[in-house]
Amino acid sequence: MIAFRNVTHGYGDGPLLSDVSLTLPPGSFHFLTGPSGAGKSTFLKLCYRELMPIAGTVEIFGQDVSHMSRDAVAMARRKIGVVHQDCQFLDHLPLADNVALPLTVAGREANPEELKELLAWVGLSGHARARPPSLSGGERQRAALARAVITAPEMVLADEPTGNLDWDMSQRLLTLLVELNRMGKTILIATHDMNLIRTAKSQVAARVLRIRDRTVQHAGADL
Ligand SMILES: Nc1ncnc2c1ncn2[C@@H]1O[C@H](COP(=O)(O)OP(=O)(O)OP(=O)(O)O)[C@@H](O)[C@H]1O
Repeated sequence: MIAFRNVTHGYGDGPLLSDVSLTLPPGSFHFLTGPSGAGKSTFLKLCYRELMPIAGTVEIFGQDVSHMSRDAVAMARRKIGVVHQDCQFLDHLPLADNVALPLTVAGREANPEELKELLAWVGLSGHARARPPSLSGGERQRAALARAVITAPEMVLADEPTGNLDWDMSQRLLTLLVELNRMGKTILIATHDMNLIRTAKSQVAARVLRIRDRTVQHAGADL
């Protein structure tokens, strides 16, 4: 589904990630960990072609990102739902409209029943008309997850989705991501939270990628 071959990326001061080769197969569940500033967000951005490799090849759904037409990029992005670190919303719009936004911008209309079901799935049925500023951190993260999956993507990338959440809320969010994986979606979560990783490993066959020495490797059992 996503394949990195000898990928290098950096922002000017030498490479941040160097010679990264790995694959994320369809239906897999991966965590990406590493110290702050190691390049976790950068790796995620390479996965959804927000960034392009300086050297090497990134393939998304079998296509080399360096040779994709604008239409092909749009199509590939529709198959990838992203939960961003800062989960921004349009504050003047009700939550339900915010969640439906990826469909709206694609010129499609949300099916009201499906939208209702999606909000219920993330536990936000009672907040459909609420404005984003009135939501708690955990509610915002769950809304961001609902927004990321409204287009029925094949893959979900989440950047520190539990960063500011308490343990109960982190587990709740993890449960939703595990459910998505059981439905067949490929999941990649960047996180510092080792407890979250340990908890996930008891629920799902999660693998851990670690950024170390500018490259991304599979971590062993020494978490
Ligand atoms: N657009 C950019 N221009 C220049 N430098 C950047 C840019 N984006 C990221 N960086 C730098 O690249 C490094 C890696 O950033 P990145 O956000 O990928 O790390 P991270 O592992 O996700 O960090 P954190 O865990 O703190 O979120 C940091 O030093 C950051 O300042």
